[in-house]
Amino acid sequence: MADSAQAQKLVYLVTGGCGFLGEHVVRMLLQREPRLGELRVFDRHLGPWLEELKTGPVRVTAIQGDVTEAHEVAAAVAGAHVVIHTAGLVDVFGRASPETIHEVNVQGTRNVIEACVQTGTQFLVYTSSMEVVGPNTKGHPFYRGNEDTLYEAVHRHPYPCSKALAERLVLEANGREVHGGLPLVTCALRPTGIYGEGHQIMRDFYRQGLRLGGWLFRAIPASVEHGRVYVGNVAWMHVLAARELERRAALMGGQVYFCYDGSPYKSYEDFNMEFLGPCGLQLVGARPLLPYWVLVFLAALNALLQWLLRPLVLYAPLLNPYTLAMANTTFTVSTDKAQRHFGYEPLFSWEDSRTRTILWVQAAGSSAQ
Ligand SMILES: NC(=O)c1ccc[n+]([C@@H]2O[C@H](COP(=O)([O-])OP(=O)(O)OC[C@H]3O[C@@H](n4cnc5c(N)ncnc54)[C@H](O)[C@@H]3O)[C@@H](O)[C@H]2O)c1
Ligand SMILES: CC(C)CCC[C@@H](C)[C@H]1CC[C@H]2[C@@H]3[C@H](O)C=C4C[C@@H](O)CC[C@]4(C)[C@H]3CC[C@]12C
Repeated sequence: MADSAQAQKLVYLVTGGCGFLGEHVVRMLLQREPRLGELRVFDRHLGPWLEELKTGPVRVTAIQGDVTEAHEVAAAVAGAHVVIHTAGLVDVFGRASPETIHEVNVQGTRNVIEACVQTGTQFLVYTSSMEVVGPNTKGHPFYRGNEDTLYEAVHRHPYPCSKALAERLVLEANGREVHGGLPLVTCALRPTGIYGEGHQIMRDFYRQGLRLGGWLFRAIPASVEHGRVYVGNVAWMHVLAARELERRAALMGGQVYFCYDGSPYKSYEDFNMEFLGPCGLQLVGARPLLPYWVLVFLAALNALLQWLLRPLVLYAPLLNPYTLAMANTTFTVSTDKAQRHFGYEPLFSWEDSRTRTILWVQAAGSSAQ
């Protein structure tokens, strides 16, 4: 990726390229990265939609593989100029064991870093998460904070623990010498709650509302702000960060960036209603219908049932003590660090993001997508 070789075509690898965010990153690279020569899409489960991309001008290589298998990762990374590592096990519902979450998110990330070092790949963008910071176990609010805001990050849940460890590995790897003698340049992007086309939890809330005759019932006070960011803007931020890592290595290397855009600050439920409302659902209650202690009790009951039933069946409802704490703790970001460091501006306005999401919810809610 030398300056003298501006016209050089680059090989990109996207791990987790068939996931919710990964698919948007893949499509964004194809649309917006002029130097793209080959795009490798690495995932445990390859999506059928990849086939249609193979007919375009850029070579698209689908690689079925597992990030926990070091040799599979090394084979995929070999010869790539840039790696966008977005593969991860996103589980805050107790579907997977803590060991599996650690294996995929931490060991998987270690394998990606080691593959870069061994094969001489110099640029690595990691998809981290807001949860690396919080909300913490004490329920402290993080109100429109930025990357430098002091906050007591205390993790107990396996998912945020794994993301925090993996992010640290990525940042500490910045500057390591890769095969060929050049330094590895890394950065981590921290999305808040991502929404948009492909967001399965949004679709599940929509279907639940339809089952309840068009009603959803407020559980969380409207005053609790929950950070959200549109998937197209998160994808764009990844593409830009990957592109600029070489030119601005000294500034960006080893840095973290929250993902942000013009999405409004609202509670988790009020934000969802921005899309579910136009799809015909109504949120009942200006205040939570149940006292908070009842929710705490129900969440604890769900956790107990999950534990008791585990030998027989997987019981993993949306409500548990961790998800309740997440939804009930203010956590929003306000920053311009990505703009200052690598010229990021959201590609999609709030109006665009909203319209695109509504259209997707309408289509997905009524089909078996
Ligand atoms: N969804 C959000 O709100 C959100 C917010 C912040 C950060 N993130 C992070 O963004 C990334 C993508 O999340 P997402 O919401 O698109 O999740 P997702 O589950 O839709 O996508 C993850 C992808 O990784 C793949 N994957 C999982 N385990 C793998 C393995 N062992 N080997 C290879 N591929 C594997 C999955 O098959 C899937 O395609 C994750 O790293 C997640 O931690 C997501
Ligand atoms: C009405 C509530 C009690 C219902 C519970 C909502 C719960 C399922 C929601 C609330 C907050 C959501 C998380 C949040 O948007 C941010 C992330 C970060 C990311 O790294 C993974 C996804 C996750 C955890 C969202 C999952 C769903 C949550 C917990």
